[in-house]
Amino acid sequence: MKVTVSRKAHFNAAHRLFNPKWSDEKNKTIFGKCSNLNYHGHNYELIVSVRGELDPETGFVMNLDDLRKIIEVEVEEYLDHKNLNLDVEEFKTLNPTAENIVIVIWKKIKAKLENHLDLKVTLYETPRNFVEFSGE
Ligand SMILES: Nc1nc2c(c(=O)[nH]1)N=C([C@H](O)[C@H](O)COP(=O)(O)OP(=O)(O)OP(=O)(O)O)CN2
Repeated sequence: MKVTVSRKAHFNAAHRLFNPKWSDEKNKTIFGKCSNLNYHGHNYELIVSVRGELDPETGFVMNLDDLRKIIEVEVEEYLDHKNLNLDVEEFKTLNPTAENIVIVIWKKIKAKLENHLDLKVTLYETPRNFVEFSGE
């Protein structure tokens, strides 16, 4: 039997959505106010869900305190209070859409989990806009 355990987290970050191959005008047409030249910020919320068999000795899928520490290093220390376009290596060449951000977060957390565990990350960019990634 598999069980899913989850932990919530959050970070604040600034970004600008744009495609460097396009003019500022075209970026404004496609990305609207999200393409503001001087950036804008979001209070990102995330739910990190790990699914797997229970360890018969602990009754845990994984220790949620270990998951807390992974999120602290891989997400909060890496992204909190950053300008995603300027400060975060991946987004120097990748548009920091919610879709691309959730994939970057998923890869960083997945690399720290035991191989047999499945991972899903849900990222809220606003209280009503959210994306999910499970590695498929
Ligand atoms: N597929 C995507 N579409 C959009 C993305 C994205 O990452 N992927 N991003 C944006 C904007 O960056 C941002 O999400 C929009 O923010 P905001 O204008 O504040 O959104 P709302 O007006 O809808 O605010 P609510 O509070 O959610 O009503 C746009 N599109």
